[in-house]
Amino acid sequence: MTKVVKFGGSSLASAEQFKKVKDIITAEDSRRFVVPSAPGKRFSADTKVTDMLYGCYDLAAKGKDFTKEFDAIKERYNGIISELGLDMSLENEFNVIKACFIGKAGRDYAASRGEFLNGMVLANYLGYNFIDAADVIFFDERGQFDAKRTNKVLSERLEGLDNAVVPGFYGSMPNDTIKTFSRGGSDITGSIVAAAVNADLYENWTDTSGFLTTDPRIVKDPAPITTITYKELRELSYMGASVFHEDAIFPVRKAGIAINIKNTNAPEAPGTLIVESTSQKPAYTITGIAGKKGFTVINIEKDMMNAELGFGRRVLEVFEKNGVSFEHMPSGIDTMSVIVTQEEFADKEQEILAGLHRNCHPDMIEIETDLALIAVVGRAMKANRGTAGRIFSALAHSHVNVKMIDQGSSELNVIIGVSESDFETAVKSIYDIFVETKL
Ligand SMILES: Nc1ncnc2c1ncn2[C@@H]1O[C@H](COP(=O)(O)OP(=O)(O)O)[C@@H](O)[C@H]1O
Ligand SMILES: N[C@@H](CC(=O)OP(=O)(O)O)C(=O)O
Repeated sequence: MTKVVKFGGSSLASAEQFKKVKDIITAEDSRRFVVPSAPGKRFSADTKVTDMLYGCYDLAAKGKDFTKEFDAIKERYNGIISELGLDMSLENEFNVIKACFIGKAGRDYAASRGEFLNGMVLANYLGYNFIDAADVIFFDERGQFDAKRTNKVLSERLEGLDNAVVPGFYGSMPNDTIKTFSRGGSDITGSIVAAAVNADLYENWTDTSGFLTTDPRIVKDPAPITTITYKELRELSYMGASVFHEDAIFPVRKAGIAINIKNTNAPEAPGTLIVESTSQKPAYTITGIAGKKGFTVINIEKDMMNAELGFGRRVLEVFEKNGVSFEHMPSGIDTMSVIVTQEEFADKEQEILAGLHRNCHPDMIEIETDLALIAVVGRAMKANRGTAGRIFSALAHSHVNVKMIDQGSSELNVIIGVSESDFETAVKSIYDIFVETKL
């Protein structure tokens, strides 16, 4: 039996957390391959080491002094090393990193050092082999993850080893520079390692007892989800359930490896099992609710739009040419709405509007900002009549105005757009009707 165990930043934020991690790993011989994140927050107002590194890099890139900020990072690691009583020093690594910051080795290099250093500390503490992710995780020239090369090199490298610590979040480019995945990307590394060693299970250890029905920062103590399918999880994590990176299911899914999300602070709790399919009925009509703020809707109106061949294509072409991807595109007969992230759209707003006028000659274009999207996800929704009705009556009772609705044809999810100011109320009221009231 082989398990790959990934520990998030919250699980490795302090020496106290390291001790819990060691207890978990040594409790089972199967926990042979370990993927750590950088030290995360020890308390809610704390700063993650990854963010401290970004801060240092920004100062270094402007040619400003970053000694104080860098010393604070050194202190995080030195504190953990001394409290654990380890016989090791990271002084050499700190000097190399500092020199590379001044030499401007790149923002991704800077961010990746959090996992690199934490991996060294954890390997020393566990007595495990340390493998630098730069030697085994690869990206191609376009910066896309190179699954084929990675899988070959990584599986060969790990094959003869009893154990190893492989830091999460980064790998290397063909020119040997460091590249990271997007934020939260250690989950992806864990999944890649699990696929490479053909693990029996990928355990992802965090600070909640599994994947919860909704964000615990919005609803207090939401019910945990016992079993969830890859598809449901992807919808929820893409839509903001940050506990598991939305791209991390792909490597394990291909290899048919289940994922178990577990709590480092409550290891006895069963957590959430993520599987391809299950006959297990979810506890409620819905499996989960997730959501994100920061969207913009571009409403386009044109008489007889429905009869104009290629209109939709011409609209989307404008977004594509400006490098802005669209999230959703609900449409009426003579209207079409394109929903994009505010962040991406803001930089290209004028170019896109001009492009739409030129390419599509609309009667009217209207822009609405500060929209939040909420995804209500569940494999049981298809078989239950009136799910949408219940969602909308819950929202109406809470005086939330629904601005947009989009239901995928698979009936696995309903996406609802509301004003950002209504976001938390909307999530709470949907949670209440399905989970508290069990309607
Ligand atoms: N549906 C959800 N279930 C569990 N946690 C969630 C959910 N949605 C958002 N979260 C947040 O995700 C956090 C865990 O993710 P993260 O901070 O990245 O953990 P880690 O440091 O272990 O990688 C939780 O503490 C919680 O605040
Ligand atoms: N440390 C990186 C990568 C990561 O996955 O972290 P965590 O497991 O703490 O979410 C980040 O903060 O984005």
